[in-house]
Amino acid sequence: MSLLDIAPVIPVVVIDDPETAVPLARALVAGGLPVIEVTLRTAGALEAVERIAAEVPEAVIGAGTIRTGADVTAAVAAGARFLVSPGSTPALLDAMEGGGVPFLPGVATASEVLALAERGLTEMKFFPAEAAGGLPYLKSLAGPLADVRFCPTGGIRLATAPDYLALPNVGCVGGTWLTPADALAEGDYARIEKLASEAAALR
Ligand SMILES: O=C(O)C(=O)C[C@H](O)[C@H](O)COP(=O)(O)O
Repeated sequence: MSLLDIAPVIPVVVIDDPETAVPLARALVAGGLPVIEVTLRTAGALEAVERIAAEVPEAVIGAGTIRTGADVTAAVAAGARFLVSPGSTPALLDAMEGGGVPFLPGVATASEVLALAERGLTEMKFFPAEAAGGLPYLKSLAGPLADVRFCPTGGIRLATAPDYLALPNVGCVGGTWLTPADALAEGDYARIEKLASEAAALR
């Protein structure tokens, strides 16, 4: 099954303390969102991926903020089952293609979509979704590029997610709203599970 079809929302998670990774992942899975993207933006991110991969087998754990070939290697070694990048360059695409796991390369323009389609790729992250044109932009792409599907991410929240999910070229959306920093700091996993279950009910 495609990454885009497992759940309506991919939580994008910034983990500072790897100790929080496992309970956080369990809360998201319990709420109905098994596909989880841990951004490689923090020192503890790779350890967080490793722990979730080892201890929460029900989660489909992936790594985001993939920017280099070294990131690909490190993320896959840590146990990432998919990769997400904020944008795409030929070198990064080569590296992700060599990673051996599914990946969602970031795009924000029709030319970038075409460059990926030339490589046979038809599933991508649309980033930064709201800032790059949001719903009207994605609707416009659906005309000439109807065979490409997106996971829009960037500025999307619970209230705006349904309009994105209603588009024929959107498989799922990504966002950080499921894991607020204060809930993580307080260890309020019940709140995270509730946010996840609201999002899981969107489809
Ligand atoms: O680091 C990355 O490569 C990313 O994944 C960027 C995230 O997709 C956005 O930061 C989403 O954040 P929100 O707009 O708060 O939902």
